[in-house]
Amino acid sequence: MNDEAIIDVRHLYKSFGDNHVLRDFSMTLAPAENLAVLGKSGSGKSVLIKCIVRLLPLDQGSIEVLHEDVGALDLDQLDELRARVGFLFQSNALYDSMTVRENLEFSLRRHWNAAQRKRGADAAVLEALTDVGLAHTVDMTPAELSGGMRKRIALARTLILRPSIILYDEPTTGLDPITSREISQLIVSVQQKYKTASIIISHDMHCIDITANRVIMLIDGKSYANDTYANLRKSADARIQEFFD
Ligand SMILES: Nc1ncnc2c1ncn2[C@@H]1O[C@H](COP(=O)(O)OP(=O)(O)OP(=O)(O)O)[C@@H](O)[C@H]1O
Repeated sequence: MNDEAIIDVRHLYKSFGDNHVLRDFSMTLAPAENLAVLGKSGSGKSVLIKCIVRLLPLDQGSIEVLHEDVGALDLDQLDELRARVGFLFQSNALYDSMTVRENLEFSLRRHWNAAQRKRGADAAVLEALTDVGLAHTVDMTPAELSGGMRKRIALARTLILRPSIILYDEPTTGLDPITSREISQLIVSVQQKYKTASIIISHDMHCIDITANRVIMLIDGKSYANDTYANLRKSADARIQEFFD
């Protein structure tokens, strides 16, 4: 195992019946690194991040997250680990019937006890909203906000738990180019302020260019290429160039 890595995926296999999605996939994530995983639709990007937080069981191989063997944890240990790994869903998964404040407090309710919440919830909500530039929306509901704002609120709800790792599932899908760029820049600010490590799964090349320190190309269930965006862009390999065309 790689001692430095805070995520270490080794020889991962995952199939659904005859659909062999991940076939000997390996990758590592270093502390404070933004890693993009790029792949075509259906290549297995979401399956990979679900295996990382054990929302899906793996068939073969091993995954260590924050130096814990994910497959060996009991449910309480898994819950503790998941509190340290923020997950930004493509759908945002916000509750429209609750205000922005309540959405963020809901996140705290699962992981902070009553005394901690009494002492620190208001300040934590405000700081997380300030980080995403939306402190003024605290008493609004997500339904009143634009797509880009909802994405920021979802990120604030992840940030409030101060995760060591954030998994971003297609963070710019469905957003216009200007809003996509703002979200990409926000991902970089979060990395810089909190020194979080992130996996960003995407096929938005602009987002990857802005956010990623390194890119893994997931092709045929494997890590086909692993390099910086700039180097991949210069590659003569036709399967890599396809993504830039
Ligand atoms: N729970 C599941 N049961 C059966 N098949 C699944 C399940 N989850 C994913 N798959 C299959 O695994 C393959 C990879 O899906 P995945 O969602 O990881 O793709 P993706 O790379 O994230 O695609 P997209 O960019 O479109 O989101 C697809 O063929 C999908 O149908």
